[in-house]
Amino acid sequence: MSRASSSAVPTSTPPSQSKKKRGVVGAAILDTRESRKQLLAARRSAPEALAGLWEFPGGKVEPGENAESALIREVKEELGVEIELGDEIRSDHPDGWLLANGARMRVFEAWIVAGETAPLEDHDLLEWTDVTTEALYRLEWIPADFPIVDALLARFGE
Ligand SMILES: Nc1nc2c([nH]c(=O)n2[C@H]2C[C@H](O)[C@@H](COP(=O)(O)OP(=O)(O)OP(=O)(O)O)O2)c(=O)[nH]1
Repeated sequence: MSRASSSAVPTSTPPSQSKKKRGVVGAAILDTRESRKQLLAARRSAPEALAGLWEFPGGKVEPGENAESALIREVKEELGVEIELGDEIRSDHPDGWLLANGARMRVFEAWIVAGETAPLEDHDLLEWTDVTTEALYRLEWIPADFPIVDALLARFGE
């Protein structure tokens, strides 16, 4: 009786699986380091599926960047301001909050240290919003952002 040959073991992961999703970073921009009563929400203008929804300004971490430098760069590009970062708003996963496409987003507290905000890229409206359930839930956030909004309310809300 011949022994069945063992089935072939794949030696490499298919490209679709080996390509690690780029991390996303978002800024919870608060009015000041001391008061933390207001949050700067940004309304997306693109892509079509996300246009009109509110989010934390930010974007994808580029190769060679760390999360913090990527976030400072993204906010400068999108809003035209320099920010300083505070604590991370942590999820229960080290790579951050789960987004709809399976990527994860790390979110940091931030404050503006120079410049005036303007919706330069990716947004058509910026709004300072009270950090209260009533005010934050009035905005239609990207669905994946609601747990982050809740974490902010638990941290800074009334
Ligand atoms: N910036 C940001 N992105 C979010 C949030 N919530 C959420 O699901 N996302 C998703 C939307 C996008 O699929 C992805 C971030 O992509 P992006 O389009 O902002 O990144 P980017 O500026 O680097 O753009 P690009 O390189 O793709 O052109 O994460 C959020 O609060 N802020």
